[in-house]
Amino acid sequence: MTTRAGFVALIGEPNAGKSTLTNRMVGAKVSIVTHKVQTTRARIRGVALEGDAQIVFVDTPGLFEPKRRLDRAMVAAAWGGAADADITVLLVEAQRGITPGVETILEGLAEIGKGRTIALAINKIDRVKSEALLSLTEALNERFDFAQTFMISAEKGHGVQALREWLAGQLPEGPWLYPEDQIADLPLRMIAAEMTREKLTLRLHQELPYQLTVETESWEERKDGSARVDQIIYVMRDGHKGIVLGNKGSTIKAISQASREELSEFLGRKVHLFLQVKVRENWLNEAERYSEMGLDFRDGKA
Ligand SMILES: Nc1nc2c(ncn2[C@@H]2O[C@H](COP(=O)(O)OP(=O)(O)OP(=O)(O)O)[C@@H](O)[C@H]2O)c(=O)[nH]1
Repeated sequence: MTTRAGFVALIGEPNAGKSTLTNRMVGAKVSIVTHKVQTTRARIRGVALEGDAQIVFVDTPGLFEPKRRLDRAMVAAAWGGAADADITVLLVEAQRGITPGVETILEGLAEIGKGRTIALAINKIDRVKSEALLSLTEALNERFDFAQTFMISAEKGHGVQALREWLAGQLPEGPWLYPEDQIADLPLRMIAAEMTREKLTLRLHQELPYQLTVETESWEERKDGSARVDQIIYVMRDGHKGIVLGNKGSTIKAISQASREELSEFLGRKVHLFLQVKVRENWLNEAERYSEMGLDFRDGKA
């Protein structure tokens, strides 16, 4: 059987519906990821199967960071996720139309979008009248040459299957990126990483810039029914390390405790959580990150 596989980057303003759409696309098995985690920052949002195709949805963290001016390098890094993806889907909220935020994305697309497969999905169509949809579609397509336009309601499910089938058909032929039996495992690690990330964000507020990521390094099921989970918090600069650790390690301790409790409650069993802070200057480097997640890479990809 010929299989297809690849990455689909979902871009759009905060609240555009990226999480809701991913939920719909990946189905019940993986949707737990985004139900639990409100604002997804994980690099991989979920994996969907459609016929013979495996669609890996990836995120573009930091593309929008209100209150923070992004420098060029950061913007470039944030766009990296989209640039490396096989397909990019821009989600625009039907009732909000071309906001200044959408303008910014369109400008970004003009720079990186040439020769790439970029689709437009107008979301929340349940909120507007069809005439408004048509003029918005026209206006957006005048601004960028989208490969295809979809009208969807991620929440109600309208148009989602058509988008999914189209994405599957656009992906390059190749072996699946995740072995089938690993797909079920993936979300749990992601959930765990996301929990820790959320605790970090809550605790550090704006103190730390967004370039911080959490990865679940290992997950070990123990005979006594508990789980040992090792995570690494990657920061970009040495100085950030101290902030995460806190005075005499007080911050990381509190974060670890809060995250462990939540994970424990979520799993319904005991969890031993071990956190480590490491500096990784270019953590957005796709190839490195993906290969650490155990992914195989085809030649020339990421
Ligand atoms: N009416 C309506 N609401 C929707 C639809 N899709 C998403 N929403 C709502 O829009 C809000 C934001 O959706 P999310 O999926 O969290 O948006 P997001 O883009 O993932 O947001 P961030 O992760 O914060 O960037 C939620 O309250 C959703 O329920 C839709 O098709 N129709």
